[in-house]
Amino acid sequence: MSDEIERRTATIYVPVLTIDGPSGSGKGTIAHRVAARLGFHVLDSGALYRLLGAAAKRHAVSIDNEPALEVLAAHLDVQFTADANGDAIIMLEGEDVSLEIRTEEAGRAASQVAVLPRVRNALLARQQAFRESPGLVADGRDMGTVVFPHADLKVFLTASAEARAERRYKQLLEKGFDASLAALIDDIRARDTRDMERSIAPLKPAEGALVLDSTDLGIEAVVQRVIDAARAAPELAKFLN
Ligand SMILES: Nc1ncnc2c1ncn2[C@@H]1O[C@H](COP(=O)(O)OP(=O)(O)OP(=O)(O)O)[C@@H](O)[C@H]1O
Ligand SMILES: Nc1ccn([C@H]2C[C@H](O)[C@@H](COP(=O)(O)O)O2)c(=O)n1
Repeated sequence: MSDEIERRTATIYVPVLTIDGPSGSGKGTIAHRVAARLGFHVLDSGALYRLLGAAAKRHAVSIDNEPALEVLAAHLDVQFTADANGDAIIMLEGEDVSLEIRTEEAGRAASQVAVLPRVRNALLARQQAFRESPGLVADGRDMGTVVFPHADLKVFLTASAEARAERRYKQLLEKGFDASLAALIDDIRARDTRDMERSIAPLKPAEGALVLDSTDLGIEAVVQRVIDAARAAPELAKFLN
C-alpha cells in the first residue's frame, strides 16, 4: 500500500469522555478543566439547545412547533470561539449571544425544545461532529446514553438541588443578573423533572457511568477524580500523557 493510500485509509481513533448531569451540577466547569488538562476539545451540548431556544424567539417560532424547530435546528447558524482569556464566545447568526443564552429563561426554553424527538435528531450529527483529534470531553444530559454510547469514560455528575441553586445564584450575581434563590430552587427542580421524565433521551446515568456527587466536593477535587478515572480507563489511558 502506498504511503498516500495508507494515510487516507488509516482511521484515527478519537477518544471521548462524557459528563452528564442535572442543571448546575458543574458539568461545564468540570468539562472545560478536564479538557484543558488532557488537551482535548469540549462539546457544550446544552448550548446548542439554548441556541435553538434563542433562534426560535428571534424567528417567532413557537417553543412547541416541532416541524419548524426541526428546520431551525438543522440550519442553526452558530459558531463557537473563545476570547483571549479562553472564555467561550458563542455566536448565533453572526451575533454574540454568549450572555443571552445563559439566563434562566434561556435554560427553560432549551429544556422545552429538548423534549421534541425531531429536534434531538436534527442536533445529533452536529454534536457527534465535535469528536475531533486528539479527543473530546462532551457535557450534557444524554452524552453517554445517546450521542456517544461507546464513550471511553462516562461520568454522571450530580449535587443536591439546594447546592446547585446556590451555585447558580452566585454565578448569576457575578454576571450582573438579578436572581432569587427560592425561584432558582423551584426552577432547578422543574427542569430536573422535565429533563428526567421526558420520553426521549431522559437524563439518567449511562450504564457503567462513574457517579460523582459534588454537593460537598470542591471543583478541583471533582476534576481530579475525573482525571484519575480517565487514567484508569484502559482505552483512554493510552491517549493521555
Ligand atoms: N464542585 C463544585 N463546587 C462548588 N461550585 C461549583 C462546583 N462545580 C461547579 N461549581 C460552580 O457552579 C456553577 C454552575 O456550574 P456549571 O455552569 O459548570 O454547571 P452546569 O452543570 O454546566 O450547569 P448547566 O447545565 O445549567 O449549564 C458555576 O459557577 C461553577 O463555578
Ligand atoms: N445533551 C443535552 C443538553 C441539554 N439539554 C437540554 C436540557 C437542559 O435543561 C437544557 C439546557 O442545558 P444546560 O445548558 O443547562 O446544560 O438543554 C438536553 O436535553 N440534552
